[in-house]
Amino acid sequence: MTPATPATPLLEARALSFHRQDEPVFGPLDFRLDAGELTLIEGDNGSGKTTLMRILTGLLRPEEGELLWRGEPLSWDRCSGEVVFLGHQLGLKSELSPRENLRFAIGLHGSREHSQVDDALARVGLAGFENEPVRKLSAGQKKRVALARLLLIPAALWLLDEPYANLDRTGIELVNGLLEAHIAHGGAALVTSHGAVQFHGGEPQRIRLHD
Ligand SMILES: Nc1ncnc2c1ncn2[C@@H]1O[C@H](COP(=O)(O)OP(=O)(O)OP(=O)(O)O)[C@@H](O)[C@H]1O
Repeated sequence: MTPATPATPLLEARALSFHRQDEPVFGPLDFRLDAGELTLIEGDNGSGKTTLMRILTGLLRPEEGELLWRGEPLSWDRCSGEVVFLGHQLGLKSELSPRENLRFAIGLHGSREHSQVDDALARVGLAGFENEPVRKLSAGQKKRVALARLLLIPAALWLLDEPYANLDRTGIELVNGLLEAHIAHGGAALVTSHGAVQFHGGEPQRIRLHD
């Protein structure tokens, strides 16, 4: 795999656009994301944030434009081991516990060196809930289980669709802390939000989608 250089962004979109029934959802969009950068995709309900995420994760095909991963056409095969996606569907098995769900995720995607499931659960505020079936957790607690995956799975790029949804104030700070640490260690993140995000780790790049 070609290593990213300062001249080669991790992810690049060129004139990317998407339509539904001939109506434009968004675009044309141009952006680039380098290692150590955060980009916020902002826009009202229905402006196309999730659609863009679905394109980036290979669930939808863009109709026009180009997406490049490390300078070459993006394909999920090429980048799947380097990307973690957190969407509206959290991808948790409700009959399993947080500990079991995270072990399952590690089995699929591998784990970072020195990362421990129970440490990750404690970090997201779920110490004491390790063995509870996920179906018994609140919406915010489920979201925290999904966020713990970010601490465990190695990835250069985090794609986070509305990571703040269902979280209380400490949960929002938790997401910002995870993002700040990821960026500080040379990771990159693309984050959607329909609200104003206060990020304390430096001014992020912002892409505004319009209705
Ligand atoms: N499965 C679908 N079939 C048809 N149209 C859809 C589908 N999913 C989304 N849309 C339409 O595409 C547009 C963009 O939706 P999208 O979910 O990407 O917006 P969003 O910015 O993520 O919204 P929100 O902030 O409410 O999550 C909307 O007009 C929506 O009605």
